[in-house]
Amino acid sequence: MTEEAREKASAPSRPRPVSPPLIEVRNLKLWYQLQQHKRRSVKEVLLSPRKGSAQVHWALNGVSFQCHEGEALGIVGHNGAGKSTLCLVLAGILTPDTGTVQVRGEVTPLLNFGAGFNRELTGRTNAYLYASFLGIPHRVVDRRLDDIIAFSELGNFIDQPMRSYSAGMKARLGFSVASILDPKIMILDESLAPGDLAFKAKSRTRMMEMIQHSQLLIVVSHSCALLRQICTHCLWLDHGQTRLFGEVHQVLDAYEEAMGGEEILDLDEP
Ligand SMILES: Nc1ncnc2c1ncn2[C@@H]1O[C@H](COP(=O)(O)OP(=O)(O)OP(=O)(O)O)[C@@H](O)[C@H]1O
Repeated sequence: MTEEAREKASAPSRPRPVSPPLIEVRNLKLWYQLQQHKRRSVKEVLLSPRKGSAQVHWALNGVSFQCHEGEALGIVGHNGAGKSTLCLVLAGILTPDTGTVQVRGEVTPLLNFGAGFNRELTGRTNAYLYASFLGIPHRVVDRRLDDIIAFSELGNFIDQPMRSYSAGMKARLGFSVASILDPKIMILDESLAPGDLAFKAKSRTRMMEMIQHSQLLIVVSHSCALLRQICTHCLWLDHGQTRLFGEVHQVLDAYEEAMGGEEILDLDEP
């Protein structure tokens, strides 16, 4: 995404583009089933012999928004507001219970670097495995493997089984594989710039390059400063519902005011 495109997309007075949105979400709802572990009385067991009753928790409860090419959408909200769940729906990993989600283009979710690594295999073999999980063809990894290894700074560890890796080393390999992607619609969690301070800075720079080249970025973050820097629009989720959606500065001004200028944790989760 070019600077010009971002400026164009964020100009509040301009009408939004007439081309169909790349992402269109209408009245999205999704619930999880929670197990109740409440001790039941003999009478309750006799009246209802099922082992445990399930309680429904609406993680998303009526979310609607649209994103067009050239935009970057930030998603904010308290812990448990539904941000990750929404990303999983947009990535096609979770299916909504009601509502519609239309995505025009391939989505690359960078949500959990290195998910699915096999501890017994070497870093090199895991690089291929993780690449195939991200949809990167084997031949592309063949061509870029030296870059991946160099970026990861793993050196000779690349041929050691992953059980000998620290969490930071695993995350570095995961990010290095993902960094060769050239995604059209990219969903990422900014907290996933992994590793020590030096590697974090390097991966943050690489993420910025990927953002520049993508057509649409969706980013979940607790950092309003970062979102103001890279996003054109923002969606504020509150207990699974859209609290506010619109131009990034308008939404974040309201969000920060409501938070009293601080990020909060919602300790009232089920
Ligand atoms: N697998 C699950 N089973 C049951 N409830 C879940 C499950 N995953 C998430 N939830 C619940 O759904 C709600 C939304 O969770 P989600 O992870 O999407 O929130 P979030 O905004 O991403 O939070 P955070 O900022 O802490 O990452 C929370 O109340 C959470 O407890």
